Amino acid sequence: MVTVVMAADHAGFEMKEALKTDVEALGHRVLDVGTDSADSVDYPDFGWRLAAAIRDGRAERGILVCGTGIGISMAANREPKVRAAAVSDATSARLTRLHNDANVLALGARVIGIETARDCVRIFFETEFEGGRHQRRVDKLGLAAQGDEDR
Ligand SMILES: O=C[C@H](O)[C@H](O)[C@H](O)COP(=O)(O)O
Repeated sequence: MVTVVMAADHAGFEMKEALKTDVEALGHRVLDVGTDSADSVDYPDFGWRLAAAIRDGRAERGILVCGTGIGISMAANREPKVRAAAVSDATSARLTRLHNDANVLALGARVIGIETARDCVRIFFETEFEGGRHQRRVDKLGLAAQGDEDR
């Protein structure tokens, strides 16, 4: 069991609510940091809330939902401990665990349906990081951009 922090903007609110039961059914604890209604809000505020929970160790994994999954993951990824992947299909959900050790799944409620979202969530939790050559690359993701700037 891990604690899963979940955050969404107004566009993702309904999908976040629906996915909570999936996360709990997989045996995990949910930490919901909002939003709490379909009233319009700004997705960076909720991406940052999720990032703070990962940074502070209140949660090990996270799920983000906005209209596309893109804006809210951009916000969360400003925290170096967050590796948020915006995905729209099961293959991407599997590969981002295997290769990127993604700790946050970002979904677009205006892009995919709830059944695809459910598949992505299940695969995200079932798939282990492959390590090996990917570990070196994931370690680099935690660094500020550097090198090769003159190429
Ligand atoms: O990446 C951003 C998200 O898709 C937002 O959910 C979206 O921009 C919100 O748009 P609106 O304010 O038109 O509902």
